[in-house]
Amino acid sequence: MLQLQDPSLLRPSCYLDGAWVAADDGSTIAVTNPATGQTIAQVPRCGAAEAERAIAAAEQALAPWRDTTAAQRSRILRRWFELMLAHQDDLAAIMTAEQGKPLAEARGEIAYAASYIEWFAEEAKRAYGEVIPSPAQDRQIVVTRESIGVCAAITPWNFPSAMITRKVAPALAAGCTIVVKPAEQTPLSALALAELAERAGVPAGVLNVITGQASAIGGVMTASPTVRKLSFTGSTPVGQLLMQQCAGTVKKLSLELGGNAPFIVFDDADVDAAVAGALASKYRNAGQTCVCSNRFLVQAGVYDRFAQKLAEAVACLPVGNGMDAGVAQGPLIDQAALHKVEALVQDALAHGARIATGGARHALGGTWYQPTVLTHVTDAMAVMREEIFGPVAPLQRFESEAEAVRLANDTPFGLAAYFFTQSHARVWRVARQLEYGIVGINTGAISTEVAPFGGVKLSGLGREGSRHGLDEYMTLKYLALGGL
Ligand SMILES: NC(=O)c1ccc[n+]([C@@H]2O[C@H](COP(=O)([O-])OP(=O)(O)OC[C@H]3O[C@@H](n4cnc5c(N)ncnc54)[C@H](O)[C@@H]3O)[C@@H](O)[C@H]2O)c1
Ligand SMILES: O=C[C@H](O)CS(=O)(=O)O
Repeated sequence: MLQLQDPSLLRPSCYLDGAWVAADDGSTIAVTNPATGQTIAQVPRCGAAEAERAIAAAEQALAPWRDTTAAQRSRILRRWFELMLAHQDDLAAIMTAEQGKPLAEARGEIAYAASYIEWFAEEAKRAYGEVIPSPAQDRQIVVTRESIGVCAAITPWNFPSAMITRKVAPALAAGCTIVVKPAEQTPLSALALAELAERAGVPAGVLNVITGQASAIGGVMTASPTVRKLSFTGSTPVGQLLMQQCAGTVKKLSLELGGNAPFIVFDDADVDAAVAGALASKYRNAGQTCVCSNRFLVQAGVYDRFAQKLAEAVACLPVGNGMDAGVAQGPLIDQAALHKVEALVQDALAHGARIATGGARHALGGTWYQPTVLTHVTDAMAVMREEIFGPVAPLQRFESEAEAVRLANDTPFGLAAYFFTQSHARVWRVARQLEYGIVGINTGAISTEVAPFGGVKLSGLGREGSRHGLDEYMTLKYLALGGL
């Protein structure tokens, strides 16, 4: 059983219109611990009817919330932020139990998730408009930024808290109301956030969290004319489906989708820094993040040295139950994820790749996979074309900078890319050519609330975080004041 300092944070109910409710038919979905297979809780298996009511509640709550002052919304968001930090240990324990990531990473995600609330508590007060010099003496031109209205959010299992607050915080800061559907694998983190939002003073109906039948709930969200904005984080195929479903009501969309991040190491790189960057960008969350390095392009002059140093470091990563102290890598989310990673490694080996370390299921069994480094990889292998979403680093050798840029851009995705070099000229030359929304240069750590997070091409639309993140939940109104 999950041991919490505040057991009331474990909410096995949906949060609709300020009430904690079950599904209409009483049905539930089991939430299981990926490390043990044990059921942690049962959450409501809601469907279309409950989704309709959640949207109606958000619509009812919109005008009073939109009409609060930015300062009032800011104060409530600030309280929510403070409550998250006050309950960081419990929120992290809930996350590790339902998602599997090591407790230290979970604590880090709670702080990261809370930072979005803190950031937008401040940004709420800076939703400035404009007065534009008029072309006519009898006219004033004013532009205001206004809440877009009722929003919907659908989020993934890999960052069960940060992907929620990265949407809810700007929405509430902008004066919107929102209905959130978390991933079926990790709903408890979202429900705990709703509990704390209620304690912070977020009024009934402003934030609603509904768990259950994804396609039924998503179908209502995307078809509803009341919902003016959909923010989705998840796989590209689902993002494309939701985009199609939103066309009938022309919703504003934010899509944070899949990735295939290149990690380029040039001959003039600091190899130790590149190895540290590789560990940070590849093995976080057992490789289950959208911005994980997915394919390593290493210049011929440093290939062997980088491969050896990386393999030595990866072989030392402690693997185990995320609840245990010192564990750096937990289990994958489920058996399907394990089978996908295993198949990609076996395909690479069948086409000539070699194992520098790892390369098989872990002795712990379950859904653990050994932290892995593959060498002699070519871009003909599936592991270089598909999002691995596991702790596997495939290394491909290249000769020239032009070849590296061509290989790096040879993907329909465009979320994150990384490269290591000590040449300032090469920094600007390569950064300009990479077709990605985010480029890490001499670092593997890119996640922060102050910067615009998002991709191009099949990695999505829009940006989350930064001062740009508020615009995703606002619309511009142009006032032409004549007869002056
Ligand atoms: N770009 C980013 O910021 C980012 C962040 C995290 C994850 N991701 C991507 O998400 C993927 C892994 O996450 P996942 O497995 O949860 O993705 P997923 O697309 O399977 O699920 C994401 C969410 O969509 C819901 N969903 C699935 N089918 C749906 C439907 N037909 N209608 C409505 N909702 C539906 C799921 O219940 C879940 O809540 C990876 O591709 C990863 O790259 C991207
Ligand atoms: O999985 C992708 C998330 O966006 C992770 S993070 O924001 O880069 O931490």
